[in-house]
Amino acid sequence: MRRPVIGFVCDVTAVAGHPTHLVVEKYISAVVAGSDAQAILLPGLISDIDGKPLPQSVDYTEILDLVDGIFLPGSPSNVAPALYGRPPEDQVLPADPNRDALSIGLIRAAFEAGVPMLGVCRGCQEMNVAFGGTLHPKLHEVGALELDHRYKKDLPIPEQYAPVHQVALEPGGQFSGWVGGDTTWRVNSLHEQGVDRLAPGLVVEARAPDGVVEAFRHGAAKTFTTAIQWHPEWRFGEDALSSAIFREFGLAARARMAIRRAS
Ligand SMILES: N[C@@H](CCC(=O)NCCCC(=O)O)C(=O)O
Repeated sequence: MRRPVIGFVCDVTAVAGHPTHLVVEKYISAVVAGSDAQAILLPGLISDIDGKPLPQSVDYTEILDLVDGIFLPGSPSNVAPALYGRPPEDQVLPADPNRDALSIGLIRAAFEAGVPMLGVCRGCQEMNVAFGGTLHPKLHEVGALELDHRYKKDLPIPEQYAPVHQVALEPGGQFSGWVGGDTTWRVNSLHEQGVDRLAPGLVVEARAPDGVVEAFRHGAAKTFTTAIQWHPEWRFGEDALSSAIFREFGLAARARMAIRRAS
């Protein structure tokens, strides 16, 4: 049986001095197994020899014609502040202009075309920015927030991705519905930036105890258009909400596949 094809937005980062397109494996394996899908990688914009993005026009339709869904993974890099109306000095390094140049336009085009989308961590932040929202460049410097959302770099990786705080799931929301009506969940947290102003049209699905938006969907989307600030891909099969997120994304992609193959 054919599986839907999910296009993964790549980071562009230096490996042994060369600009390299990459996606961390855990995202691919969660989508392949949890959404029952085939994965293809979508390069960010290509660079010149010094790693600067070359000016190019991107034909988003050409990309969207190849896929049944778009996945925007997490990354250590940060969205350029200019994309959400802040000065260049607010850039927290590392940056990834090649990824920004693909992802922001691709999110808007996928929304218009009704292509399912799932964003995680940086992908969540990109989706908020692409729809017109803003980010806190440094959440830990926002005075009123009681949580430190950053990860502890010195811990072994499994401990970095262990649940560390609760989120409140919106009563009556999709996430709550996927877990039998529960309205609290425990999640991991590995981010320095986060949603400041939520973009118009986005509907909150989960919030941290300090009020930070932890998950949303687009209320006017034709299909699954959802983003999560925590990392549901990490051992997704051990967590009912994470499993549901990948299952529902896969179902939406399968529905798109039926339309795409029929046309
Ligand atoms: N840089 C942003 C985004 C954080 C993020 O996506 N982290 C993922 C790290 C590695 C991974 O698990 O893929 C921020 O700090 O807010």
